[in-house]
Amino acid sequence: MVLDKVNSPDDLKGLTLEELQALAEEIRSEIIRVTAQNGGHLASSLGAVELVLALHRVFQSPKDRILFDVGHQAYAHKLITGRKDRFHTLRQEGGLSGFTKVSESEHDAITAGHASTSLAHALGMVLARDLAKEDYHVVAVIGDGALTGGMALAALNKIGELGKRMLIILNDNEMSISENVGALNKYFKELQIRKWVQDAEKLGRSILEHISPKLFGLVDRAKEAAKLILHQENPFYAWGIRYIGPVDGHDLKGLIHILEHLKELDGPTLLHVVTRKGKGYKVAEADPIYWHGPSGFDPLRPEKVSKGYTWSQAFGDAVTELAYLEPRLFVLTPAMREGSGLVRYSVEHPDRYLDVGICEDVAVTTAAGMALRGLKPIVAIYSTFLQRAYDQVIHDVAIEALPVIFAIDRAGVVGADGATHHGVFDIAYLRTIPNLQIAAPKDALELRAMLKKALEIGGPIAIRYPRDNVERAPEGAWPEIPWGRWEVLKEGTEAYILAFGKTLKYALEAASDDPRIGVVNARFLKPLDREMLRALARYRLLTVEDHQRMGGFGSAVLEALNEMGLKPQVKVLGLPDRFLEHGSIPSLHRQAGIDAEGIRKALAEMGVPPTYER
Ligand SMILES: CC(=O)c1sc(CCOP(=O)(O)OP(=O)(O)O)c(C)[n+]1Cc1cnc(C)nc1N
Ligand SMILES: [Mg+2]
Repeated sequence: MVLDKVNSPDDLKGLTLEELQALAEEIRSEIIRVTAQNGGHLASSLGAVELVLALHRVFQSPKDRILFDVGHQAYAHKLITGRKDRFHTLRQEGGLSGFTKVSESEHDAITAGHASTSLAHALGMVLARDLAKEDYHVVAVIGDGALTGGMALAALNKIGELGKRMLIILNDNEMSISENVGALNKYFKELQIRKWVQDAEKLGRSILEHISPKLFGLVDRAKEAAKLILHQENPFYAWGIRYIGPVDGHDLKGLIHILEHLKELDGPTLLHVVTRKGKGYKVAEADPIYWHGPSGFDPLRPEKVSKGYTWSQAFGDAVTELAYLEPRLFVLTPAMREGSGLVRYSVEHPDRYLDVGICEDVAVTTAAGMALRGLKPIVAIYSTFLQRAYDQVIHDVAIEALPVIFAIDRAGVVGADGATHHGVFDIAYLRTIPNLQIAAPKDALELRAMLKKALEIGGPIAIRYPRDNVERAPEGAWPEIPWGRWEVLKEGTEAYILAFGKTLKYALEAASDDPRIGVVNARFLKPLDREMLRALARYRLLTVEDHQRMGGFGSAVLEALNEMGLKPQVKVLGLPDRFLEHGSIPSLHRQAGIDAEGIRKALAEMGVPPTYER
């Protein structure tokens, strides 16, 4: 196997083109094999294999810095940068991260996971390089989806103005997770179609065979002039960035050729590379949406597996039905249609659905604009990605207490995607915002009740629910919910566990049939149910949450008790003050001590040991 000979990117330099092509196929097989076992970002990584090999052939990592935006398409990069022997541990506890990670390898230029960060990172690196008068290349690989993010577009603006030497590779497969959106995306399609651009490209490249880099600049300038004359308003030119492309992102020879020349050029250059998401694996090419992130499959007979009915689907079903009852309802997603359970909704209510692209800030403020003009927008968004729109929640929604609902999915630990994706800060970052209410339903029925009530009462409301399966609620069921009131699920004589969302299951398991332990569904996190809290203050209280301990629900309970002048014994269980890595959700919960075992242990420490220890 050629891969046996590759232990670092330097080993690519000595390979023939045929060996590189064989290596690409070996890498594809390895990516399929391991993703089939562990799950992961299959289609994105398959589509980037030739690009990764060409980059590492032409540039000298780690001296040259190669950045991967989102970092989910970098499995080939991991395999050829000394991690092939650990690749089978991908996304597993203690194993390789599913994204690039600075602490994992000197070849990983950035720690990624959230989109659109690579260009600002690259800008910072070239400024540092030039200030230190060092000499190395900075190359940022960014997908067409990630380029819809405001951070990326704003960084382009600055990059073009400063004119520092860097190479941007636009990896255009016309896909985000769903089909990509936006005017730039339409324009890229046009560019790809405009045959004459490719013919000109072929002509340009055939000349490249013989000319020196200097002349390449001439050809490049001639092309630029031609485009300007033909009024080819290429936005990158407006941004002051040299645009080259589109070129075939699976043509190893062509890629190596053009990268060899581009690395000689000064100033910022963007190479537009066209790739096929899922390349080399028929099912993934045919359906890059499902095979963007499969959770595991039989590599020989790849079939879609159902993950069971999820909270995301429960949300999608509820809003799809609600939209028939409330004509002002409008749902927005920042490029997460499938992940947020909105496929059905987008089909049944296309005129009241909007995918803004990977720009959570735009999603929130667009919703604010809608609310100001009489609509009732719901922003469907992962907890971790809502972090990108914190100011927009405060500045554009909460100050005027606009009727925007935040349906916060993946609230809590999410598992194999790890630290960049756990949704474990939202209670802390939201509960300090005046006018904003926060709720957490215990099941799909309560989710429906909360959504319907939230639409009726208006005002900014966040409803958070975990990455998990949930029992389906009956269609058309809209139970009443006493807004702001907690629910006693089990009476106790000595202690009460205050829990919500996922930890409610653990609390009920820990309390089991012990008459001393009560359990409360603390489903309203802001405002808290102070009346019930006051009534429970004569018991020992244990709060438990799938969220950072600091600043979360437990902190809110302590603050409320303090304000009410009540001093019961209180213990707060939550996630520790460190980033939880990737791993299985139950294992991460066990490590954090918020599962049933951890609750029993905490109760014992509070003087209420399990009965068998009496
Ligand atoms: C992994 C993950 O969370 C991905 S991968 C992805 C699509 C990226 O499309 P791109 O065209 O850049 O790459 P491609 O897959 O090669 O086509 C999204 C939206 N997400 C979720 C997401 C949402 N929002 C933000 C800020 N970051 C991320 N990572
Ligand atoms: Mg893409």
